[in-house]
Amino acid sequence: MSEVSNAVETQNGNSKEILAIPSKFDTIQKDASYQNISTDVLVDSNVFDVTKHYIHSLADINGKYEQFFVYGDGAKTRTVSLVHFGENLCGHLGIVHGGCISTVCDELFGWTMVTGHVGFTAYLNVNFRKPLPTQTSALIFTELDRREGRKVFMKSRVEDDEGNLFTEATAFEKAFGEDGVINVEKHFIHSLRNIGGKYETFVVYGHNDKQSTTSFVYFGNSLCGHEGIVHGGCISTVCDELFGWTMIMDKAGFTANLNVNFRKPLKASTLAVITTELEKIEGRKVYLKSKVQDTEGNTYTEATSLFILPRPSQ
Ligand SMILES: CCCCCCCCCCCC(=O)SCCNC(=O)CCNC(=O)[C@H](O)C(C)(C)COP(=O)(O)OP(=O)(O)OC[C@H]1O[C@@H](n2cnc3c(N)ncnc32)[C@H](O)[C@@H]1OP(=O)(O)O
Repeated sequence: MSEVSNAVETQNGNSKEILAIPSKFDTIQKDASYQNISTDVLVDSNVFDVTKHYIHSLADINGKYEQFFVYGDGAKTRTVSLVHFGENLCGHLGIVHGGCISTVCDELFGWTMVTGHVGFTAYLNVNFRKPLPTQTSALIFTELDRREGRKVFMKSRVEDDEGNLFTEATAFEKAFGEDGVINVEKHFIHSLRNIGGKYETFVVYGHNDKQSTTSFVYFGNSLCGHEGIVHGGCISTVCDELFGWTMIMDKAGFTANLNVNFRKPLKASTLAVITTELEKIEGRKVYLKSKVQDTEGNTYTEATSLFILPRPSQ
C-alpha cells in the first residue's frame, strides 16, 4: 500500500475510515492515458438510474461497496478499477460472496463497453481461484478481448496490490456447517433483505432428495442494471447463492466456477422461479445447474456451477 496521502475516506458504521489506495492504482491515477470515469458514465447516461442501480444503490450502505473507482483508458478498450469489498459482502464469513465478485466483474464489463458502446451481458463465466477476504481493496483489470460482429468478448482479473490473483472472468465455494461460519448480518444476500426495494421476496424450498431446490425471488425495482431490468450480477449472485443452498442440504463447498447465460432481459417486476439441480459428482467436483424462469415457464437465465468439496483431510 502506498502512503496515507494516497488515501480515500470511507464510511464505516457511523465513523469515517481512511483507506490507503493500492500503489498500482495510484500509478493508474497518474497515467495520462487513463481517465477517471467513476461518476461520468452513469450520471451522463439516460439509460441508468443510480438510485436504482444494483451496485450504486449499495454504495451508500455501510460495509458494502465502500469504494468504487473506475479508470478507463483513452483507447476505450480497458478499465482499471479499485473496489473495496466491505465486511458485509460475505458468503462464508470473512470471504467475499462469489456472486458479489461476479456482480463487480459484470458491472465493469459493462463500463468497459459503455466507454465505447452500451450492451447487455449475454454470458458470464467466472473462475474463483482463491477466496477473497473481505476488507480487501481489490484491483480489477478489465479489457476488451475481441469483437465479432455485435459480439464483444471481454476478460477481467481481480487482484490485490501484490498481484495475487483471486478471480478471472470472461463475459459472455472449505468446509462449513460449523456455527459462526455464516453470519446472516454480513451475508451478501441476507443482509440485503432488510433494505427496502431489494430482494423483496426470497423463499427457498429444498427437495427431500437434497439435490434440488425451487425458489421464488422477487427482485424489486432497486436491483437493476439497465433501468427496469435486473442486473446480471444480481441474477448471478442469486444463482450462486442457491447453488450454495443446494449444496448445504448435504455437503459443503466453495464455488470454483460460475457460468451464466442470460437468455432474455429479466424485468424487475417479474416474480422469478429459480430451480437448481445437482447434476453429478465426480470426486470432489460437484456440478450443478439452474434456471431462472417466470411463473409461465419462460426462461430468462440458465446457469451452471462447479463446487469443490473440501479435501478429505480438511
Ligand atoms: C441459511 C443460510 C444459508 C447460507 C448458504 C450460503 C451459500 C453461500 C454461497 C456462496 C458461494 C460462494 O460464493 S463461495 C465464494 C467464491 N468462491 C471462492 O472464494 C473459492 C475460491 N477458490 C478456492 O478456494 C479454490 O480454488 C477451490 C477451493 C475452489 C479449489 O481449490 P482446491 O481445494 O485446492 O482444489 P484443486 O485441486 O485446485 O481443484 C480440485 C479439482 O477441481 C478443478 N477445478 C478447480 N477450480 C476449477 C475451475 N475454476 N474450473 C474448472 N475446474 C476447476 C481442478 O482442476 C481439480 O480437478 P481434478 O484435477 O481433480 O480433475
